Amino acid sequence: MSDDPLPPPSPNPASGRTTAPTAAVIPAAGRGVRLGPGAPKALRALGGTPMLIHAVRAMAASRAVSLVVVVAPPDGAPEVKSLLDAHALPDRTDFLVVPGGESRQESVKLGLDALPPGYDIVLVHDAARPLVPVDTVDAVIEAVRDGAPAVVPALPLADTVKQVEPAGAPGEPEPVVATPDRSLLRAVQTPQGFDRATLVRAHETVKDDVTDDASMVEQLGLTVVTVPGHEEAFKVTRPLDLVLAEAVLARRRLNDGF
Ligand SMILES: Nc1ccn([C@@H]2O[C@H](COP(=O)(O)OP(=O)(O)OP(=O)(O)O)[C@@H](O)[C@H]2O)c(=O)n1
Ligand SMILES: C[C@](O)(CO)[C@H](O)COP(=O)(O)O
Repeated sequence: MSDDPLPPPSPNPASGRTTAPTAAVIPAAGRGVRLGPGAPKALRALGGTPMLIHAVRAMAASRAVSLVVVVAPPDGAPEVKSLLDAHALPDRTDFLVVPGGESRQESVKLGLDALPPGYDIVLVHDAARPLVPVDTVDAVIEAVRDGAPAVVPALPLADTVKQVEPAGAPGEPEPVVATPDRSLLRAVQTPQGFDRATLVRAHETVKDDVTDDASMVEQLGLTVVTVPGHEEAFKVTRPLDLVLAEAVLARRRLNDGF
């Protein structure tokens, strides 16, 4: 990885590139408090390789993605640069590393600010979703290319959901106030895909703390559309998720014969 500024992308349809160069921003600056004590979550091992490297490879697996911007833990950019240098990544993809912020939203904004001109489609992908299949990534990009300003991969819910009155104190029972119609609800994943100008405007306009980028676009009054998500795009949040991720990876390695 060089520290030289990147030139704008040169679209080359003959090489499989699209006419709308696409970049992926990977927020990886979280601590991973819910996963428990240890290194920042994105740097923890999954199948012997940092989770972040899996997420970077998942983005770079799409032939449409020509730049990946990794948003590192605030004081971890040198370590992340070394990790990218130490792991095999596709030559056709460029990489940038920038330090992140206090919240996911701030980290994504810092990644967006670092994007060179010329990338018209931007994916935002959690480092904490290391196993998203390339078909899901490509489906998101395709929907943005087809004209949607914002696209999210989404899955139906397996559980019934209750709206509650928050407990007054930890451990107190929470009265249920409603049971939303589950058939109208979706659990959304990443990568979320955007027309770049829309995402930049959303981050400049919306100041509320939100948990995903698409909801900022919703606040602009624009329509966000879904594409089918994938069970293996789950987020590694709690310790059991890491057990599942190891199992999915082991099954993939068995199926791939290595
Ligand atoms: N200040 C932050 C907080 C989160 N993230 C990133 O946003 C993604 C989704 O966040 P989450 O799974 O909640 O990660 P953490 O914030 O690390 O988890 P926790 O809330 O358990 O601490 C992760 O890839 C995480 O690294 C980030 O870049 N900057
Ligand atoms: C962006 C996201 O992964 C979509 O499901 C999710 O909102 C991130 O939430 P977190 O609380 O920051 O993990």
